[in-house]
Amino acid sequence: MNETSADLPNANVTSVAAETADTAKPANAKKLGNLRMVWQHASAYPKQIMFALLALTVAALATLAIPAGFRLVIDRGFAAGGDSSNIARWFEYLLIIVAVMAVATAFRFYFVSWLGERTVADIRLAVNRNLLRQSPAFFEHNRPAEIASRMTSDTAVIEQVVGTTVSVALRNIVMGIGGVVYLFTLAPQLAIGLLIAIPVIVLPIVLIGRKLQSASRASQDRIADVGAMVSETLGAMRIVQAFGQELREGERFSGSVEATFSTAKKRIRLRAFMTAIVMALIFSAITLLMWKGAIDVVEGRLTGGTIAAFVLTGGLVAGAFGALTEVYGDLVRGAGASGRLAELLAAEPNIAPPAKPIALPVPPRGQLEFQNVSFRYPTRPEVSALSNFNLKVSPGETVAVVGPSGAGKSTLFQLAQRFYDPETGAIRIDGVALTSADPAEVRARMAYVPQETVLFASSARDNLRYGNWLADDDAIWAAAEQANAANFLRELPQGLDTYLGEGGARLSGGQRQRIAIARAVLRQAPILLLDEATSALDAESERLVQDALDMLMKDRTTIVIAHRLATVRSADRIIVMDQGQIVEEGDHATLSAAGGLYSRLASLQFDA
Ligand SMILES: Nc1ncnc2c1ncn2[C@@H]1O[C@H](COP(=O)(O)OP(=O)(O)OP(=O)(O)O)[C@@H](O)[C@H]1O
Repeated sequence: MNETSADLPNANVTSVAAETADTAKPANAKKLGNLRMVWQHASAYPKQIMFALLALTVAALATLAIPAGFRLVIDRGFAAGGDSSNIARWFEYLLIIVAVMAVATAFRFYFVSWLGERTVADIRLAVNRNLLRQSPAFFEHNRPAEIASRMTSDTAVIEQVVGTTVSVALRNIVMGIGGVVYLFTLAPQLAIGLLIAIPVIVLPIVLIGRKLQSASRASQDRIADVGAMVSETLGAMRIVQAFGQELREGERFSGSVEATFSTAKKRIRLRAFMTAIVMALIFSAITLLMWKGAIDVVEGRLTGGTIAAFVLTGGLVAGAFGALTEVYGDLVRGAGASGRLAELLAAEPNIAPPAKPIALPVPPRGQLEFQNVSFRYPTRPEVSALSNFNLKVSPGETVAVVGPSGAGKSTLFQLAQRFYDPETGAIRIDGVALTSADPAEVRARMAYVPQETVLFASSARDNLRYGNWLADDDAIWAAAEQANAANFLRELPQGLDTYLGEGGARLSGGQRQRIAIARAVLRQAPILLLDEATSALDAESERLVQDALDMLMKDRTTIVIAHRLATVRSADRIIVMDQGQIVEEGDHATLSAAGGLYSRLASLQFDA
């Protein structure tokens, strides 16, 4: 009955919450409307839907024809007596039905599963396309880990709905109705008896089945607790032993294991009980029917073949009704999953190009201006990240930004790249307000070198040309040369094709920074946003990085969040920020002598 739920442990676990949330609301029926999104994607494949429906109907009818075949085999084959060629004819007939059923079932399985997988693939693609348009603020409200789980477990639930539930429903409706009609043609009185018996059998099974399902979930949750505890304790083994907490950890673990066992005991008790009930009900019903049927046969009202066909069909019909009772729950679960994905699909980015973007001047000058900018992060409205901030950076100028943690330095970069819009004031690039320009064009004018280089699990080449995907190998090598990265890149086992590992794990800190610099070189942007790394490098690596940065900053407008003495010394101007405002401004010598915030910060940060 429950064809795929056993194959989808993860989907089941995550959908528990979803289901309880769904069932908490009375509007389940309305919620089924959420499946519209799934239908919109599935209906793009009418040919496959047609084939699936055709195969499904043929398979269901062929399944029903098998009892009819048995009836003929018994009544005309065996009972007609003697002639073996006569028997063969009816068995051949039965084999043909079996073949049709097998082929049609295979086709049904193929097309229905194909539809399920294709629909889910399309939904994943559409969701991902929409996610890539969203600004960072979106991901502060919707945690990436949660989105990832929606992309996997919710889509798995939908895959089950399209690939299984709908097909189970249609197949069993066809079989149920066809079967009941056939039962009445075989033996109307027995058929009425069976129709009364089916709910009596199915109802307790459904009720106990529900209890069993929630017991299984509880069991799974306990198992997850055990897993979480093991990984927590083993991951912190040094702390556990250093504080002498082995005994207590052992007790805590045994408590969790025992809780798992007693939950499992409840489940298996229920299961044992259910097995007894199910067997007793089913076999008593069959026995009673056979009893009544046997009397009918003896008294000449029915043939032996009819009884055989009746019992077989009765089994199919009962199975069909049983399967249908699960369909609704699966649909509600699917609707919940679909609703959550539909939210991701419908999200509109809050940073979008204006209807008629103003083109940035060509050739670029590289001027950047913050005018009266005030800004608070949407998730932290109580803190002013920038307040009435004014800064004009001229083409080619290098401005070093220093300030205590939380002063708003990184926020400058976030706003310059238009990941957020300021509440008041304006930011202009070459005189054009960012809100009037196309964000893609704005970002193309900037190269950003973050404090922690983000490398992708991909080749060295792909990681480098992230700065400019069209760059050829010559350009990549030239950029690597300029970023002091060429030497170590040449020594990689497969050169630019070398896989850099998950997050670039195979490179040292200094090498990663130089890759980030090479990327910025390839970008050929007039404005450089540089967040200097704070992590200490050895002297040789430090010098290579510094030389590469000096080259990069030449001829570019640069705003650098400075952590190195060399950087502040060579900057044209230093601005000192505190609480979202500029509190001091000048060059290193003047600011050091002034004895303000800068001189305090400098003596802490730089003189070491
Ligand atoms: N994504 C965010 N969501 C909410 N608040 C944020 C976010 N990023 C920064 N803030 C807050 O905005 C203020 C300015 O932060 P910002 O990161 O610009 O400071 P910073 O000077 O770069 O600090 P650091 O040197 O520690 O990186 C801080 O109060 C910070 O807590």
